Amino acid sequence: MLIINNVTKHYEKTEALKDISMTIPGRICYGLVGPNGAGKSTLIKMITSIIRDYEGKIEFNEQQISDKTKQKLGYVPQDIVLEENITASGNLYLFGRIYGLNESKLAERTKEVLTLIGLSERSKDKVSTFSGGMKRRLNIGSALMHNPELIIMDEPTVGIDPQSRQYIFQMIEELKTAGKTVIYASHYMEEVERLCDNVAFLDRGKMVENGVVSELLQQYATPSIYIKADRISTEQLEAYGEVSQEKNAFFIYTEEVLSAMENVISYCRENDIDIERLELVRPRLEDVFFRLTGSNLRD
Ligand SMILES: Nc1ncnc2c1ncn2[C@@H]1O[C@H](COP(=O)(O)OP(=O)(O)OP(=O)(O)O)[C@@H](O)[C@H]1O
Repeated sequence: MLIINNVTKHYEKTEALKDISMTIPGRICYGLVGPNGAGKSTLIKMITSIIRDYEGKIEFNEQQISDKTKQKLGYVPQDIVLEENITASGNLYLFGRIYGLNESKLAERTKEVLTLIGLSERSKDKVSTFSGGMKRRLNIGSALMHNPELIIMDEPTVGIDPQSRQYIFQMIEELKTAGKTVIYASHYMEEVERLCDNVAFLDRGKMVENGVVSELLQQYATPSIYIKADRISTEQLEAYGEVSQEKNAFFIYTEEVLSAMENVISYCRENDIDIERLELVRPRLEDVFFRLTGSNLRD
């Protein structure tokens, strides 16, 4: 378990994080979400002891974060850090040595990690011949060589192909099944919704909200009905919920989506209105963030 307690960090005059507290239980994927400059990377660098001067306390498994706890953490930085002119295996060996693995352990872990990241068949190829997605996977693999308990990934899917993205998702599922904890910082709300059990929303250095994803969805996001029809207006739909218009379609927000849907269908039938499209819209994490901050993540 990772406990972050009243953490504050200044870069000279910039307050990058203000009084952040959160508890990250073991064996889950924990999302760290926020717009540019929210403080995600700063927090990750504090957890990984890259940044050491801050106020507050961070503990991993009841031990203050230090060089000793560092061995139990794997950090995948936002920027890819690999040696381009050596092979995939060579890179894994290199990182394994940095973590102090002996020769037999190096060979064993390299084989396991190559399988996990789906690069066994390219193990003898130089990294310079790899696609961006393959480099990302190898970058993650190099943080796993010492078999850490907690893996921290900072925006691991930026600029990669869909196949590599799927591999990374699958890898995270496998890490969780193996009892590991993953902290996943991302701008991509749909990824966090799919992968993470819990999430913390950061905005301008402050904790906006944190909790279990499904509970936050229930608490903050209202389900809605999407309707596209001929000759229909906001005024006609307002009897069924809060209405917002998007081009020539409407969203009706209501807790009673099913009965509202029935009523809308009856109304349209009675008034000879042709419905082109009508569907239930599941609440999204994006909506929760909007509700809490009044802005979209990608503004
Ligand atoms: N080394 C630094 N010196 C001065 N200010 C910094 C430094 N690193 C970050 N900051 C500032 O601290 C704040 C938080 O930055 P941080 O990189 O942690 O945010 P982030 O959420 O990771 O953003 P991004 O998604 O863009 O990486 C920002 O205002 C940023 O400009």
